Amino acid sequence: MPHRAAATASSSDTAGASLASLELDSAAMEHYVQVRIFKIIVIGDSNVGKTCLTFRFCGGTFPDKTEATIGVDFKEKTVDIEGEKIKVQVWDTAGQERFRKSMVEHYYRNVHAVVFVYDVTKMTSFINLKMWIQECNGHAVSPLVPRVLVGNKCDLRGQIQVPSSLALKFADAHNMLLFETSAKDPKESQNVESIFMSLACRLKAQKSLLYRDLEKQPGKVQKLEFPQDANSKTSCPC
Ligand SMILES: Nc1nc2c(ncn2[C@@H]2O[C@H](COP(=O)(O)OP(=O)(O)OP(=O)(O)O)[C@@H](O)[C@H]2O)c(=O)[nH]1
Ligand SMILES: [Mg+2]
Repeated sequence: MPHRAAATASSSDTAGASLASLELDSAAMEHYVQVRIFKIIVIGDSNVGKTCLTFRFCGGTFPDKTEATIGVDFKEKTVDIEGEKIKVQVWDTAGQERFRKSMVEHYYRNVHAVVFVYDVTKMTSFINLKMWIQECNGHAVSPLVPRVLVGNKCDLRGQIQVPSSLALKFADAHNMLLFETSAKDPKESQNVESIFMSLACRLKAQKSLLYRDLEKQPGKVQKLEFPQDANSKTSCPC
């Protein structure tokens, strides 16, 4: 602890100076201990609840009022996975074409995971998922980048248009996990948490494997990028 070292540095000037430098070094090390950042993008039609889901995960609440996202909103949450602190950086994207077109390249650059969202009370938002997946594939996002499907607004029970069976079939066909949930219903908050945590767990596991692969080929460390070049498929350890 740097503060404790500084408090005992009174016996001589030299000792004081070296302890002060130790304190500085420790502080610098503490500052530079790397926290891994996982970039997760949230994609889907306008009004499906991307901003509300992001809010629920990062802030723990449902926003009273939202406006259409322009470009992108960033939110971060630091999570603990098996003792490692990981920063989950959520990119809440705009669903409206006019608010997103200049940003699309940025959304997909170095993305680690993708959350596709539809509104369970709006069939068109489910049908449009094909288009969102095409856009994602069109930006050279590796098939190894984990993707999940989220049906939001499940609290609106009487208005459901997209049956779970249909969504499940679609999710299976695209190799995605399906979460049906509600950003609004506080009882669902654990489920919203699971969406992002399941991705973070998978990413952590993937990266651990990558490190192991790299140890076997030390010369290639600099050239590989995560996760586009990862060559091992893994499952969530949680
Ligand atoms: N009933 C209900 N309403 C929700 C839920 N999630 C979001 N909404 C409402 O749906 C509307 C749109 O939510 P947003 O989160 O702003 O939608 P968005 O997908 O971010 O829209 P864009 O930013 O335009 O792409 C708002 O009126 C929210 O209050 C939910 O789980 N249940
Ligand atoms: Mg939004």
